[in-house]
Amino acid sequence: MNWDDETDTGSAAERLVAPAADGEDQAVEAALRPKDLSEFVGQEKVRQQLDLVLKAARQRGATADHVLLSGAPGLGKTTLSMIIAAEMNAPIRITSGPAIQHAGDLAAILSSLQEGEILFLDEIHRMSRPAEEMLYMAMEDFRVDVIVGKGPGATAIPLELPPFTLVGATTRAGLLPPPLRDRFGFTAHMEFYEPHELERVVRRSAGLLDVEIDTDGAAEIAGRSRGTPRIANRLLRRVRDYAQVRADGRITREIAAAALAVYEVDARGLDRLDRGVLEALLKLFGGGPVGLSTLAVAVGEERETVEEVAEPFLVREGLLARTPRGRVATPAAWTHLGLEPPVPGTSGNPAPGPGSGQQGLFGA
Ligand SMILES: Nc1ncnc2c1ncn2[C@@H]1O[C@H](COP(=O)(O)OP(=O)(O)OP(=O)(O)O)[C@@H](O)[C@H]1O
Ligand SMILES: [Mg+2]
Repeated sequence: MNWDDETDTGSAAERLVAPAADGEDQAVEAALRPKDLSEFVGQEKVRQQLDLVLKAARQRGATADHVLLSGAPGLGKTTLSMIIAAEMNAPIRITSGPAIQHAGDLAAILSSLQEGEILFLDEIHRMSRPAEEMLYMAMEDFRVDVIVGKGPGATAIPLELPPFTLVGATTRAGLLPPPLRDRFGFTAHMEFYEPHELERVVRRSAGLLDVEIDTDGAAEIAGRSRGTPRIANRLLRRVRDYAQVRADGRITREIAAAALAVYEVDARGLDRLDRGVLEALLKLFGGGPVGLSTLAVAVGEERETVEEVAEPFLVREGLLARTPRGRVATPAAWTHLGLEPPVPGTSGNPAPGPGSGQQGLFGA
């Protein structure tokens, strides 16, 4: 699934429910990051598996196997990489795929690693090809060939590396070439979080931010956080503002709901854009099917914004389906917007009717 693009589209960049980190997130996230595995909320499977991998390595006095962390933005990949370093009591070096454009960049980093160091390579799917190939050998044999000179006179000088642990992170595991994927000893697939898990994230963060919050208040924020801890923490900060300015600073369910109403994040985590798309689909097109282009024009957004920013979450929530005939609302969409679904065979959900020959209707 293409999670990256959910963040790349112009007008949607400043959404409160965007999964990618904004400037404020980056400033506060370090303070909210769990420091060890026991503080890391949820992801039970991944936590158990990782715990075993790391404990076993520690018992053997060896460096841990290479770890690949895959999952949507804001689910805790960077956080886990730091936890791995902390659990291994090892230093961590942080870089990213886009920062390594030449194999030489990678060689410089690799050759300066200490024994046992954790190399965190974020957005590993965006590394250049030559660097990737150098990485294969480094991961497998702890060796790189440094090419000296150019053309026919060029020679490869082998360079031994100290054993290290590569922790790669990607939002797009499917884009990794199989030889690279195969060189990781352990792959952690991060899932979206359950509401009760996000509730714990919110309560924990509130504690760190010194904000008073009750269980219902935390649940209210959790339910609107789209399965993503980063969004939960961001909504918490906006609710805190509201509680401070409009109330006595304490967060209850009522305060959380009122605050997020101001920011137009509804009970299920849909924002103005998401609701706009759903509303157009239901009210103008009787629930569909309608083509993407037509829907985008009706909402007044770019096609890409509807397709890449709004739809992935609506599909994930089971509110909208992409079919070969166009976009279709599910019964849950009608319920969510408080509308009556049309009874099949009556008006409101016409079988191909007037205008069905338009290209947009089939341009799914
Ligand atoms: N399991 C968790 N428990 C508590 N807090 C978490 C958890 N996972 C993530 N967070 C919080 O969510 C925020 C975002 O997490 P993180 O930066 O690790 O996400 P990411 O997967 O690296 O995102 P990206 O793909 O954008 O780099 C962090 O500030 C962290 O505090
Ligand atoms: Mg990250």
